[in-house]
Amino acid sequence: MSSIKMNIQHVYNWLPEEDILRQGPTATACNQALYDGSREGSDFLGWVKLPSTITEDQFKEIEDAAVSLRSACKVVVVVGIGGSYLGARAIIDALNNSFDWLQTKRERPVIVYAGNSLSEDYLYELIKYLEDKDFGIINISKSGTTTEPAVAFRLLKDLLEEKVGKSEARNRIIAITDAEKGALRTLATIEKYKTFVIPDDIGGRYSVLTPVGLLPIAVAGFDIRKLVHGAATMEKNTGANVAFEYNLSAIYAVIRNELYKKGKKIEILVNYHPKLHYFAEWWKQLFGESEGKDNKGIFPAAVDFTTDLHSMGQWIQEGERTIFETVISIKEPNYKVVIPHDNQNLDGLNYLEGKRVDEVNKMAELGTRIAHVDGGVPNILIEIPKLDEESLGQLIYFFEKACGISGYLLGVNPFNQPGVEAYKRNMFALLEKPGYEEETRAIKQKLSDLYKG
Ligand SMILES: O=P(O)(O)OC[C@H]1O[C@H](O)[C@H](O)[C@@H](O)[C@@H]1O
Repeated sequence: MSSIKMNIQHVYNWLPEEDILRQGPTATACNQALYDGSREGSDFLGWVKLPSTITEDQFKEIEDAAVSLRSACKVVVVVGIGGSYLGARAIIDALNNSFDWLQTKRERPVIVYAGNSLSEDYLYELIKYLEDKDFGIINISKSGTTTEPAVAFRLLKDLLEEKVGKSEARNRIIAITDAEKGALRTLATIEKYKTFVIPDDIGGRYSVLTPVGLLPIAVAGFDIRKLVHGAATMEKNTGANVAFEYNLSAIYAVIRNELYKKGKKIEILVNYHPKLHYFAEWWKQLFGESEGKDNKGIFPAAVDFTTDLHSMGQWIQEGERTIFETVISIKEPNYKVVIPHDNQNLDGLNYLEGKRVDEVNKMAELGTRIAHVDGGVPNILIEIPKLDEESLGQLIYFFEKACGISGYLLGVNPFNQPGVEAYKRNMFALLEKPGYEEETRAIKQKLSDLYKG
């Protein structure tokens, strides 16, 4: 099986190789801390050895649940937000047909998502769409108390029970949550839903290889064993015992931290296949929540090329020089499309006749890389052999491990997200949630001071 590759030659103008190598021992110590739990966040290291420790029974239980949901449903709604949805969506979108929801002869349900916003129109339109569909729900929340998925689930549960009755609804709802805590656990126990547990020691953004990601991915019809196998390969290749020069995650972690120290405050994750859009969304949460704290951290951004070359390309080429790019390149597309001859050649494209579209895409990729490097943007290239389960599994673990090491190199706890609570507190205070009386009084005072006069 081929492995992902990383080309870092286009960072050397900013960061000489010896500067990278000098950080090797520090990065290896950070990696070691992920195994011995000697640094902050040691309660959340369950993801480190997860790929190599998933058992046959665990695979089987997920696959069986997927088969039964698939057989009962034409549509499955994945309810969740942040780490409880982005991993599944990243992999399903990357592997699915780009027009999946338009396919009529289907063997697999359409997957749709809910609980990832508070948009009333979205929920209205979803409910209308589902009214005449055989649908089921995978409800995912680690804490079991997050507002967005809870609101969506309440509505969808009502709809499903109204359509098929309480007893059949029970067969079509699966809950993935904490083993004991939270409102979703209580609800699942009372309603007797099939459940899967999110381990205590795995945070949401590191949970894609638990049932959180694996169940929706299996329901969508993809091979979770290959996905986990890819991740396990990367687990082995990035172990604390692997020398720094060969440890891609450690090298990537060092490069981004050293570039950050040199004023490169924004990292742009680039893809040349729009199917990877949600992979970038997953990556943004992984790095954004892990590193953005203590007034520090690279801002993780993402673009889809060549699409965004026609919108953001100008900024990247000539805007403030505080950015670097990490490109995910797919070596071999899954299908072949050749550019045809045209007798009139009015579009002037006959010079491309007989070439695959991917050859044009690859030249756009190479041309852009050279232009951006010339324009002062360091470039890291990550190449995956194909867009398949194995490669995506490698990529997931590559970034997870890099993120853990990178957070420790930066000197933050990469496994908490205390800042996310600030908006929730204000929202609860404004909504006058019981228990928030003091906060309600304070925020009302603040608002009246702000808008006085
Ligand atoms: O799975 P849940 O507990 O519902 O959390 C879902 C998401 O929301 C939170 O506010 C956190 O910022 C995320 O890290 C988390 O992934």
